[in-house]
This record gives sequence, structure tokens and C-alpha cells, in this order.
Amino acid sequence: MLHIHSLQHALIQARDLHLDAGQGIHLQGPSGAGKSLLLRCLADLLPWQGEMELHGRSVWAQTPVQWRRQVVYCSTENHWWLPRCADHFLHDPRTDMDSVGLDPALLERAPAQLSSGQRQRLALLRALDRQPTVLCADEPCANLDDHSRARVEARLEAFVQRGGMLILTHHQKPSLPLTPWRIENGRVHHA
Ligand SMILES: Nc1ncnc2c1ncn2[C@@H]1O[C@H](COP(=O)(O)OP(=O)(O)OP(=O)(O)O)[C@@H](O)[C@H]1O
Repeated sequence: MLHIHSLQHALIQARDLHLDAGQGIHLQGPSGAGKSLLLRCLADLLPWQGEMELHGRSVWAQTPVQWRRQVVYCSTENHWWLPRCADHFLHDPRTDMDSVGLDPALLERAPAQLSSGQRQRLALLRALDRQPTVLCADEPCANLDDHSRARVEARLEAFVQRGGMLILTHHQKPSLPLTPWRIENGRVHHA
């Protein structure tokens, strides 16, 4: 599904990594190793060089917008542009809110009126709302309590099982089944 032939950034490089639908990756490595950089390069949000394919189609045969609609980066440091939380969704998110422990009434509020943990979960739903092929989730459970963490992990697992592909970074080992990758000395490899 996603094939990284080669990816070079000033600080990291990856070569010959293949990922299938239904696969989740747990990206490991020390703080500052470049885990977030890799996710942002995969989503084409940072300058990088090389070649990647999604469903056999080169990144260079697509517009940046086409690629970024399929490979979506979701960060804990999320940004919001519109007055109400609900305004950020293309599809009605109310039924999905409960899956991550959020009260649908929060959708009527301004993003700034949510707690950071609520905003983080809403940002995940916003990313899933775009129906990505690959979700690059950067510390999706950081700062969450155990109950919320379990619900977010279940939501991510459901995404992968429906044919999505997930790459996430975590300091804490998530409970869903994941293939470990590691970044060491700027190189990404199977752990
Ligand atoms: N846009 C950027 N351009 C160049 N260097 C960057 C950029 N963003 C971060 N860095 C640097 O790249 C290195 C890797 O940062 P990154 O955020 O990817 O680390 P990380 O492995 O995700 O760390 P952590 O686990 O602490 O979140 C750090 O030294 C950081 O200062």
C-alpha cells in the first residue's frame, strides 16, 4: 500500500520500507531522534527528497493536495481556524464523539473552550473525518488518562481494521497490535 523507496531529510532517512493496509506501526526512538519529523515528511508537510508510492502511484504523479488528503498527519499540537468545533468537520461527527469519550455538546463550543485532552481527541476525529488512507498519529494518547487512552486506542484499532494504515509515535507502548520501527542515528529501520 505505502512503499517508501527512499526518503531523505536533512536529519533522517528511510529506505525500502513497505506497509500494508490493516497494518499499524509503532515508531520508537529517543527524544529528538526524528520521529515527528518522519511523520511530517510522510505527510509531505516538510521538505524531503526521494520516492514514495501509495497504491502503486508515485507521490510525484500527484498534486501535494492529493497526497495530503490520503496521508494525514495528526499532532497533539493541533490548530483550529473556525469559530465552532463542529465547523471543522466535513461529516457529522456526533456519533463518533462517544467513541473517544467526548460529549457531542462540545461541538457547539469554540476550540479554545475545550481542555487540551478534549482538543487532542477532537483533532484525531477531525483527521479521521477526512477518511485518510494512512494516518500519521503523533502521540495520540499523550496527556490522556487511562480511560480516555483506552478509548482512543480502540478507535485507532477500528481505523486500522477497516483497511487504514497507521503510523504512530509513542513513549508508552500502546495496547493495539503494532509492528515496531525504530529511528537511530537518523535511520529508520525495523526494530
Ligand atoms: N522543521 C524542522 N526542521 C529542522 N529540524 C527540526 C524541525 N523540527 C524539529 N527539528 C529538530 O529535529 C530533531 C528531531 O525532532 P522530532 O520532533 O522529530 O523528535 P522526536 O523523535 O519526535 O522527539 P520527541 O520524542 O521528543 O517528540 C530535533 O533535534 C528537533 O530540534
